[in-house]
Amino acid sequence: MISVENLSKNISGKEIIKHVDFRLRSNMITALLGMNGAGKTTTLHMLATILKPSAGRVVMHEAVKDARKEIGFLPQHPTFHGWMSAREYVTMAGELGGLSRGDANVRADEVLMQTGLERSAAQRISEFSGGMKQRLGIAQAIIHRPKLLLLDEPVSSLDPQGRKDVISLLSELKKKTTILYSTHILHDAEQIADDVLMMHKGKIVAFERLDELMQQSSNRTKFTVHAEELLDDWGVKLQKRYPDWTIHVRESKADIEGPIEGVEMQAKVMESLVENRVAIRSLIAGEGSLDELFREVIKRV
Ligand SMILES: Nc1ncnc2c1ncn2[C@@H]1O[C@H](COP(=O)(O)OP(=O)(O)OP(=O)(O)O)[C@@H](O)[C@H]1O
Repeated sequence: MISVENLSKNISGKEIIKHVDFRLRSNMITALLGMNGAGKTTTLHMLATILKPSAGRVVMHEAVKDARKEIGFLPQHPTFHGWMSAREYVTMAGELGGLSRGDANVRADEVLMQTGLERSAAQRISEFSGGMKQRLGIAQAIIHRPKLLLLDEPVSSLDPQGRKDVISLLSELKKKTTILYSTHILHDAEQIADDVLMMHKGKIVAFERLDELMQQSSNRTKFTVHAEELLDDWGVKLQKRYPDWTIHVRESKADIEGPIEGVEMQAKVMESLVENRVAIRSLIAGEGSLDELFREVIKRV
């Protein structure tokens, strides 16, 4: 439904987005993952037509008169008119998105219900909590029934229940909408995303179907040890002899990871740890998480 072709963005002489290519599958949810500063917001802004690409293009495959009316966008930090009520605000957003006044009024009640704000419809936005504002931001993004929904960190300021509500709302919306959303909360992405797009330093470093990506993670073995117990050159020697294995130190722990196949190899790593008097704190074989996979991909680039 939407293709992004060779998209680049330069700001103040710096290449922020570097030749990005991807395609969003219709009625699917794509999670856009990346560390702070990876380029997620800049990419979403170009898709939302807020920012002009320096090179490349975004192609909508269906003939649309005004792309902006087909797109719903939730910014990372939405701003609201605090003196307006929630209903007034979303109705205004609906009219800006091309709805008639009558349709916008009807839709306003529907989207306030969908986002769990029906009881606060008449309340001033200035009295809303952060979580309520986030829901209102989603309501304004979907009121005009967009074909493409772009959400920049829609769950980051929500409590666990709020996150759950938004996740189930997105699953409902995808029946009629193609969704691209950025997030740092990989556990949620693992629950609902169909496709995963990973960005790092302005480039796409992975773009895959989630189920295929998770298949790769089920082929891993991971030993976790206390980092201070590892001798300085142990990791260097291991990686020299077995390049498929990696060591990731995170604070006081170290994860030693490699492919699951090859029982012999697992035994050798284990033997070597025991010989060096390193206690194994945990061993996971055969199941990983998106979080681990993400770290793995970032480490490789
Ligand atoms: N207007 C700007 N002027 C200069 N640099 C910018 C501008 N906008 C973005 N950048 C830089 O571009 C890079 C990508 O920023 P972007 O906001 O797209 O990242 P992000 O992945 O959304 O990060 P976060 O997760 O922190 O929101 C960063 O290094 C940022 O400092």
